[in-house]
Amino acid sequence: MNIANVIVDVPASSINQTFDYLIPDRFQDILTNGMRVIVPFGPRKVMGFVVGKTSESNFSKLKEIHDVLDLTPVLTEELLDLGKWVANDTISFYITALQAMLPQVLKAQYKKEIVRMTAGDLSNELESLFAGRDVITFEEFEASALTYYQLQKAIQDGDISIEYLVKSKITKKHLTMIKPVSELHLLEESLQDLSKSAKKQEQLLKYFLENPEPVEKQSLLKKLQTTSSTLKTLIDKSLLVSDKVEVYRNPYDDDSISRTTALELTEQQKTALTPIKEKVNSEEHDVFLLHGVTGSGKTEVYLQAIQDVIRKEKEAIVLVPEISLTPQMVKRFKERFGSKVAVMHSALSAGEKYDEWRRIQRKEVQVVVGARSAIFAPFENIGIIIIDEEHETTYKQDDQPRYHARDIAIYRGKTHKCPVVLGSATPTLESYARAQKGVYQLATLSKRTNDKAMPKVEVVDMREELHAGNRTMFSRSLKERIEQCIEKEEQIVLLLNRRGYSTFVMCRDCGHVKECPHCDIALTYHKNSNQLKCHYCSYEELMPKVCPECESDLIRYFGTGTQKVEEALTQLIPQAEVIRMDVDTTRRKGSHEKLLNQFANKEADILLGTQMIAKGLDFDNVTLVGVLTADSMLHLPDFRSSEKTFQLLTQVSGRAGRHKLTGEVIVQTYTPDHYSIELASVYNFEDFYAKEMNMRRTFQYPPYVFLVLITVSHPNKIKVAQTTQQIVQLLMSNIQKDTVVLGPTPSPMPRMKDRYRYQCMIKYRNEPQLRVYINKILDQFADDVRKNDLLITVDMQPYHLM
Ligand SMILES: Nc1ncnc2c1ncn2[C@@H]1O[C@H](COP(=O)(O)OP(=O)(O)OP(=O)(O)O)[C@@H](O)[C@H]1O
Ligand SMILES: [Zn+2]
Ligand SMILES: [Zn+2]
Repeated sequence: MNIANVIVDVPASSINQTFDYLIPDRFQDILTNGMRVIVPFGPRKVMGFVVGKTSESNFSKLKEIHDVLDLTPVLTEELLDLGKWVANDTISFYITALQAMLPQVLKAQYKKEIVRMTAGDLSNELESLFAGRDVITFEEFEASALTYYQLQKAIQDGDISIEYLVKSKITKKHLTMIKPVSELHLLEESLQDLSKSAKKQEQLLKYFLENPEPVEKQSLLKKLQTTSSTLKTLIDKSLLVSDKVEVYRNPYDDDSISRTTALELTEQQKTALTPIKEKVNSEEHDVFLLHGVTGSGKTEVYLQAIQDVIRKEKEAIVLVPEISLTPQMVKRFKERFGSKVAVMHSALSAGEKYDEWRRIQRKEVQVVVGARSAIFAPFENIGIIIIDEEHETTYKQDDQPRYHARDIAIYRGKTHKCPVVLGSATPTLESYARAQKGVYQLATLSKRTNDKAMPKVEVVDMREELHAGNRTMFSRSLKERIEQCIEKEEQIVLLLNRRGYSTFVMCRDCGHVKECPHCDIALTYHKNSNQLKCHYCSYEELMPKVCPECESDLIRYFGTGTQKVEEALTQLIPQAEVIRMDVDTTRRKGSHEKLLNQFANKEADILLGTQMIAKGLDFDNVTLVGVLTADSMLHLPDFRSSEKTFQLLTQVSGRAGRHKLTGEVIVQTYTPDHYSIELASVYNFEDFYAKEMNMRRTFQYPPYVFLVLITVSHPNKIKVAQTTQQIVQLLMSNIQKDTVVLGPTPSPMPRMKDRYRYQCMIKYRNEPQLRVYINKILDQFADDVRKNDLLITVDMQPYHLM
């Protein structure tokens, strides 16, 4: 087995082909599947992953592996297999799928150093290589006569350690710990031996007689006001021991977190938890959809299911959407499971992410709470996978590999024979339909744990406000309620429901929105051409001068920023203290958490923000939730716009009255009778589901069909249009009768960074060979892609239809 199959980091090369390399003798003993290697590729040296070993190759004159980057594999066999599946399922490069599973640090530029961990105990060869130093470069080792095997052994014995320096930033931290020799009476005896002049040494030894625990060197020196050389004398006399230990940057201060224990469950929680626990204990795979209204105690169900998993010495993955949910969720998991919890999300620094990942890899934790990519946590004995707020679109990755974390969860759940729990107050239609069919097990929590009714929702018709002469963006009712709240020192959450790039056109008099006659999708306004276009089927018409329904000339396109709202708000209600939370105010690391803490500490009356404030937050003093423009999401050029509106309204309403105080919600809208607004205001998920499923059936959208979005981009508009047309034709000649190809049509974002963008969409029910056709088509354009700057992206089951 002296040949390695390597997947190289050259995504442009033929899709999932491995390359064969000779394994030099010095790597024979250590090279394992899942390790990263450096290999020659053409004139360059590139990184790659070893995915197999063989003794024969179809190629002669193989090149040798140049270097091995890991001493233990960074990817398990399971993850290597999973990567293959992801690549195939999402039509991505295998290498890209593998890299998606690793923290950034392991993909970046690196430099290695060897660090000495103990004072004695090195082999003679190593001793002479270090020559009295603490750190040597990896190149020095390679130039020496030492073998990799010797190196690895020394690492395993804890004598040395390898540090990866990333762009000259150290990713690991070592602390020197000082501890007494094990027999303390020896210390006592040696106190008498010390010469009178050795006062400082005596002080040190006395300290350890009282505090025998290891202590970090610098803090010890500081505490005792003594010097390194005094310490060294005692170490040289073998009375004290100095050890280097690797410490992790801990983004959360575990010591300051108070611990909680399991709560007495409500009857509904018990009923939901029991079958999940059964699967955990019988080690069987199943998927549960936990449909629980906001504040119904879903998190407590997760926590207690995980308790069982930990008891069985297995591991748990908990996914939470980026990032707003993270601080409060993480806190609840840390409070329950303490240092057994690792956290992975985008607000951590690269070094912190790497540290958390290492804790998982070394099995030092049993629970990971993280965003989408945490689904690839290198656990090997998973007992449960939980996806909280399963309806969130952040679980779908927008770049290659365009995977959905739910699909990965279910795939890994099958491999590990463990249950997968999808939780939400507003499940996706896809998941709920599967639960209806019995593919998933449905568990329902219909009541809040405090037994309080859901907050009452008042829907305000903004057309009437306009007719009554109120031209501001705050209805009279909302203004009044905000003022009352501030008076009572209660708090308010205000949601400006604004999303995205496109604008829809609406009549401010009658609320009429122009939709595509063929697609049931709001038309998008294009300023340059003064046209309205459908981004599904390319229907277009001129922007009307008056409303086609009521002939009012107040027909306008929509879109307002949070900053503008904040200004208007403080003008209208000058006494209001406002915290604004949007992409601008939360860009800096930790700012998100800081703003939420300020609000929790009642430093402001109003939390004003975009979508990011709608979910998961749990503040006891919030009694009023206001939604400024419930419509803006309703008219996105997206077949999910009604679903998203329903979800958002339900989620944000759930922020009010979660504890002792009773809550209230005011929803402002120009279309008060739209079913998603009407049904969200009475918390009627079942009717919404039925109604929306009907629409989906009529217009043939998921879950009735599957979608594929193919987007083509290039600086030349004609080339883009032609290529997309060719793709459509190629698809048409291959597909089944009931499969539909829509387009070519300009993308909702028709031009981006000087590139024109066209798209086509496939709607299919059963198309077993579809991936094969698509790959063939991609192959046909491969030359054009490589040489002529053409870009073709394929998104299977797309979420963002841009
Ligand atoms: N069995 C219980 N007894 C008492 N309190 C509980 C119980 N279960 C949960 N709670 C409390 O009820 C509140 C709401 O629970 P939790 O946040 O878990 O609900 P949720 O369903 O996850 O809500 P959301 O979907 O709105 O985030 C929390 O403060 C939680 O501590
Ligand atoms: Zn009108
Ligand atoms: Zn259309």
